[in-house]
Order: sequence, then structure tokens, then C-alpha cells
Amino acid sequence: MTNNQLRTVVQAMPKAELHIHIEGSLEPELIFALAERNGVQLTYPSVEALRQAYAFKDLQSFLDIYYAGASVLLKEQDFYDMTAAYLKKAAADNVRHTEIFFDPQTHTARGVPMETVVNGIYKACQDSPVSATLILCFLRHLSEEDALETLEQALPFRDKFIGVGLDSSEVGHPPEKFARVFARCRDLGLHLVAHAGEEGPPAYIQSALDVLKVERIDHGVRILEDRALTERVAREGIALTVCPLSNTKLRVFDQMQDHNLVQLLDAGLVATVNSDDPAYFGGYMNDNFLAVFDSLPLGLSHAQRLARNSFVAAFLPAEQKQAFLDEVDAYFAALPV
Ligand code: HPA
Ligand SMILES: [Zn+2]
Repeated sequence: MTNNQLRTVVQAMPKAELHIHIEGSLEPELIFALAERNGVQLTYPSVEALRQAYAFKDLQSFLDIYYAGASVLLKEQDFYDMTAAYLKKAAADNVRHTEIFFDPQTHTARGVPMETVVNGIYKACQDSPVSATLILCFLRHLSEEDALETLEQALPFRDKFIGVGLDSSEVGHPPEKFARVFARCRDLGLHLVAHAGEEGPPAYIQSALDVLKVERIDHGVRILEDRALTERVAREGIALTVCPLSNTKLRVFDQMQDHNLVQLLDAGLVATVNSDDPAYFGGYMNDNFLAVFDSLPLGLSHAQRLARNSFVAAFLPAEQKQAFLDEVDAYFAALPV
């Protein structure tokens, strides 16, 4: 199989996305359109000037711009339009199922009601041909009290999200800071995930597992620094939602050739490929897949494994999960040899 054929296979294969912040799918053009619609003043004079500011040196330098971009979201229709635009891109990349993160505190802190946020995003999911569910993320740079209050505000919409996560500035905000709110979410039957081991140390991955009891780790690429932890996470089948373009844009790795995705897979980990914040990091799902397949020693068997991992790690009912896995296997079985 030629390189071009492999690229085509990877683009067309059925896949699930498990790490996408919906606010990170807000393209500069939509930021400007919503700013105009809502009478919000932006500090950048043009779409081009805003896009040029997307040169990040680390996670925090990105987050500052990401929160500024989200300030144009005020009405339910704004959240709907943002989500519908993402789902259209996902469908074009043959994403069959997506589990979408949203950051309510970014909006409720500006006076936007919880119901505006949840309903706008949720309605767009219902109107899409892509299977889509929602994961509410707590901002870890804020207090646990703030997270608990946010959970209370979200409970009237309990049927509209399947789980909770933890995102924003990692270093200095270890998972154990959120032990109580995650315990409460666990009692509520919510799925649990957390960003850990993106910029933070492997110890954060360990406490996300042992204290928060998360079922997946978002990013987790620093896990290979701890061999015992790597072996444990592989043995327990806990998935890592890896985001290659995010990792190079935020300088977790200097260049894609340095990315450790192959080592993660070789260690027996359930690694997946995801876009994180596609409007900010240079691309959606297939851009991420093509970036790693172009830069790393990955072949057809890796493509099938990554497609399978994405559904294996998804929070889907067993029957639906198996149907997607069968679809992946049928897709690869039908390829010409
Ligand atoms: O990659 C990320 N890490 C932490 N917080 C985030 N919020 C959006 N994207 C990210
Ligand atoms: Zn993320």
C-alpha cells in the first residue's frame, strides 16, 4: 500500500472523537460573526490578526486566547451554531461518534445561564447525523467550591450529559483538588475523565485514577516517564485521549516526529487520536490522523487499531459499541490487499 493509499484509508475509516472542547472549535470567522451579531467588542481588528495570535508557547498562552474567543458566546443560538459547525466537520472526517467537552464556568462566570449553554449545544447534537454526547468539564484553575456550585446548576440538565471532566491550567492544580466533586459525580452515575499528564507529571495521572477514579485520561502523554504506571494503565485498559496537533502547538513535543504515539501503542496502551481544540491547533480529526501518519512510522494495522481504540474507549452501550467495532473491522476487511 502506498503512502497516499494509507492516507485515504485513514481519512475514510469510521472513527470516534473522545477529546474535543467545543469552545475550541470556534473558528475565527465565527468569532467575528458572533461578535458582530452580539455587539461584543474584540481586541483584534480582523480575522487574520486573530489567527496570527495563535502562536502558543505553552498551555496557558493558549488558554488566555481560548477564553477570550469564547466571550462572544451569549445566546442559545450561538452555542447551537458553534456545535453545528463542529459536527459538520466531524461528519466530513467520518467521525461516527463524538463525546464533546464543554466548559460551563467559562460562560456562567460572564452571566450566561447554564440552560443557554447546555440547550444550545445539546440541540445541535440532536440535529446531527453524528452520534454525539456531552461531557461537562470543571475548570481546574477555579476552586472545588465553584465546581460543586456548577454541578448543582447543571443537575436540572442531568439527562443531557453523560459525564464530567477536568480541564484548564494543569500544573499546580492536581486532580486531588477535586476529590469531593468527583465523588459526588460518581454517586450520580456520571462517567469520569480528567486531563492529566499533558504538562503535569505522571503523579497527576496516578491521582486522577486513584483519587478521582476516572475511566479515561485526557492527553496522558507523559505517562511513559513512569514505567510502573504505564504497565498498570496498559493492564487495566484505561484509554488515553491523545491530541497530536495540540501537543506540537503547545510545545509538549517540539515537532510531530518527536511525538510518542507509537511508543504509547507499543507499550500496550489504548491510545486514541483526537483534535482537542481544532480551530486553534490547525485541524480537525483527519488533520490529526494525517499529521501522525505522515510523520511517524505508522501503518495499516495501526490505523485499524486506532479506529478500534476510539470505539473501545467510548462511553457507549455495549451493543452500539460492538456495532461500531464491527463496522471498523468490515471496513478494513474490505480493503484491497
Ligand atoms: O488541552 C487542553 N488542556 C487543558 N485545558 C484545555 N481546555 C481546552 N483545551 C485544553
Ligand atoms: Zn483538552
